[in-house]
Amino acid sequence: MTDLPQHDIADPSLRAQGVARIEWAERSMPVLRQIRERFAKERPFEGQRFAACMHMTTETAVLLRTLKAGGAELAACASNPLSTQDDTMAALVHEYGISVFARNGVDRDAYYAHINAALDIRPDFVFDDGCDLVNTLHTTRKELLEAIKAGCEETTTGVVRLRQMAADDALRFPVVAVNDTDTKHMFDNRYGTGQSSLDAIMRATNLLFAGKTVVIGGFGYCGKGLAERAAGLGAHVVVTEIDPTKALDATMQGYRVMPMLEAARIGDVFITVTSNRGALRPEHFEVMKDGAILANAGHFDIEVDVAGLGEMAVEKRSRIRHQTDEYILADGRRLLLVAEGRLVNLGAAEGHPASVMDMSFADQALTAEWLTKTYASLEPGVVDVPTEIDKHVARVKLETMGIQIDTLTSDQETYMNSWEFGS
Ligand SMILES: NC(=O)c1ccc[n+]([C@@H]2O[C@H](COP(=O)([O-])OP(=O)(O)OC[C@H]3O[C@@H](n4cnc5c(N)ncnc54)[C@H](O)[C@@H]3O)[C@@H](O)[C@H]2O)c1
Ligand SMILES: Nc1ncnc2c1ncn2[C@@H]1O[C@H](CSCC[C@H]([NH3+])C(=O)O)[C@@H](O)[C@H]1O
Repeated sequence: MTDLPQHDIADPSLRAQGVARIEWAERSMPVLRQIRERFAKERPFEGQRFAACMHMTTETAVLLRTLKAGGAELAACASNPLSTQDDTMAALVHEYGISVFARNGVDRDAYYAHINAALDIRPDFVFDDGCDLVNTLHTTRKELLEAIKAGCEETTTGVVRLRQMAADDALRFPVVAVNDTDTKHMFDNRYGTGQSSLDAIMRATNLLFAGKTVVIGGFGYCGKGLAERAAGLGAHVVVTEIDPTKALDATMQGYRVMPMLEAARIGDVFITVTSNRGALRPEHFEVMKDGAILANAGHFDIEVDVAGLGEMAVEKRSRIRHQTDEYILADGRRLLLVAEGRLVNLGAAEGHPASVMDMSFADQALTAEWLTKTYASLEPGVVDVPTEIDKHVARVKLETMGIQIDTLTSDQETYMNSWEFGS
């Protein structure tokens, strides 16, 4: 390709490897492939500029290619410094002509420089995963706000932040909570996080889960998926919560529930998915067993208080295994932190498998199309994905899996819509 798009990537020579990986992911993304074929004909995004801040993985590459096929002019950057796949970036720029600003392992300054570089496209629409791009727009790039028509948010953390912005009357354009669709959080958060986080911990530590005590901080969608998968591997699962209903649910599903301070004494592995800060902090590190493994699959590097752990440690041995750092405490106990306390599944493995991202990103692509038609009628704030999009994605996914379901008979439909019939 002669006219390369604007970019900042690590290594163009990785292009062929990146292409092979993207093609492999595409095989498991039939819903998104169908959407791309239609977009290529209908070109719903012609003349629109998109900035996307997401995990820069093969699955995201398939989404970006879908948006480009629809006519969008695109610039993309990473939503996490550790999740970028450098070979995939080489393919995006050098094979598919997409503007990308992302390198694996950048520091905080480079991370935000990349977000700013993507924003330089002066977007009409934005895609975010965790709200860092939207936050940047509302703080240091306010001059771009007026031109922005709408946005999409991928994850729970981002939706929580956006709702806080909306409550403070700070959010200046409509943002759709893609995370809140059933076809996203019931599958991506649950089965995706459950499988890929344990996969990452195994890759990093070579741990045998059977017989270990695994402590899951937070029993939401991600926590449920993690608990099920860890139990399936033969682990004893302990859950910590702050919500009584979620704690009751975990108890009735057969898990032990207790405060983190108690769990900290017995856990072999800790995984946080609370969307909160300090789920694991010095008072917990203080009582943990020698060799305890700490990982976060929730958001950012503050759910496990990494700074607090660093202050407590007398020595840090970096990368004693794949993406694993060892912190040695004054009494000689060693605590192992995977992926620097950032999202373990994306920092120490490849994130969710493509077949689950197929649904999340089909939701993104169809929501973007819907937004181009409806943005003018939406108020600034957090907006739901239309139910038809959610149901459509579920229906097509089932079809691609060769699974059929029943439909209501007309008699059943009448019954469901009536109130006269009793027992
Ligand atoms: N790793 C990934 O690929 C991935 C995928 C999806 C979501 N996420 C992230 O995972 C996090 C959780 O997402 P979710 O959809 O499960 O959210 P959720 O809201 O369904 O669940 C979070 C749970 O944590 C509990 N909680 C909050 N503070 C707590 C504390 N201090 N101790 C114990 N429990 C606490 C809440 O009561 C809630 O039940 C979010 O940050 C989200 O962005 C990550
Ligand atoms: N393979 C993948 N490719 C792209 N996105 C992914 C992949 N696996 C998981 N995700 C998304 O990552 C999101 C969590 S990101 C959490 C917020 C923040 N960006 C952070 O890095 O801390 C989930 O909602 C998933 O949809």
